[in-house]
Amino acid sequence: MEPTRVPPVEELRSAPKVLLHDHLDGGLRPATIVDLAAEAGHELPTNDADELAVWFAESADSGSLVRYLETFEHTVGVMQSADALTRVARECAEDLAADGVVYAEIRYAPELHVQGGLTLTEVVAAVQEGFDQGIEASGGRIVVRQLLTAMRQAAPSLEIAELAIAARDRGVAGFDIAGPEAGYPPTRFLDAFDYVRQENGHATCHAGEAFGLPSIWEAVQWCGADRLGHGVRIIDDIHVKEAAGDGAPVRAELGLLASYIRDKRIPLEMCPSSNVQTGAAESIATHPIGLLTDLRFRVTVNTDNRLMSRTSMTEEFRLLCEAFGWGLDKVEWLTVNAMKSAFLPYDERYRLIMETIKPWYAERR
Ligand SMILES: O=c1[nH]cnc2c1ncn2[C@H]1C[C@H](O)[C@@H](CO)O1
Ligand SMILES: [Zn+2]
Repeated sequence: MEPTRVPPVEELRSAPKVLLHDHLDGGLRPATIVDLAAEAGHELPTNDADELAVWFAESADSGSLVRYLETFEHTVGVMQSADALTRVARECAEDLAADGVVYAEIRYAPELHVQGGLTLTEVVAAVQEGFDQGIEASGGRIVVRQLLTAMRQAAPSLEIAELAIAARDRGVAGFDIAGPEAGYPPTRFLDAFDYVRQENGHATCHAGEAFGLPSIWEAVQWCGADRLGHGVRIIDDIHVKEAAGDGAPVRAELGLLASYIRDKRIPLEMCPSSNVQTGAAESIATHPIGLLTDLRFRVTVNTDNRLMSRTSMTEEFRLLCEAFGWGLDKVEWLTVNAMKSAFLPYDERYRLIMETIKPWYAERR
């Protein structure tokens, strides 16, 4: 068998990619933070954009989700006006389009952006204005939707779920919970997940990142989450019997929860670089995404926080292709997986797969 060709980075950049898990407040341009902080009178660790980029990456490289989350003080702190939110959202859409992303769901917690007097509804509108501008500036090469996140350690999760449903015609595709996972199990937010589902809405849930199987089980079996944010710890329910080798597939025994998730094709929003920073995985080369892909779970590749991880979709795929010897065929599989898992109506997902994604990869085969 010929060895797989690891795609050059420029090819990975031009490849159509789909991003389901990316935080608006985790993807600001460092220079924009410096500008916005000066306008808002927010004190930063440094006012030099290059030094600030290093500060975020090094501080987030903590081995702990809780300490990783502390760095958001300096992004959320400068996103408290409509103009700031619009600018950040516009640049987000532009940066993703330039990276070859054709569809993105961008999440953030509206409740964190009301310190300057905006209402929750005004926050959502300001972000949407920025996405609309960014999409236009990118010549319509990208489709973007919002996901509204409720913070686990705060109270108003039902209010955020109601906001997500109320704004479904104004660019919002779904609901999520984020923040520290240990001590805040998904069932604390059951009323919010129930509400979203009863309104025929969509929800994802950060689970299986800093806490293990019970969190994933609650997210899926109690809260009915359509997708899992990270979900890496599902690995705890999988026992490898024989590693893959010489063309033979991996042999593994799946527990009941892992089987359920694979059988039901529940998408895993995997974020390799972020997991290495928070200690959820030891390295890219040993990241469970390799095994889960071999076992054909519905795996997707994501950035989580481009600023804190100094990454992009191109970079995540470059790291994975190098670590696992993956070629464009795997990039296509993971991209189609993601597009199938999007919170977009079926006909729109189908069109993006058939008209934008598949033709590009077919041309290079
Ligand atoms: O990976 C994560 N796990 C849990 N919470 C996270 C992660 N990345 C970002 N957040 C938090 C910090 C942000 O302020 C919030 C909303 O985007 O979500
Ligand atoms: Zn996340």
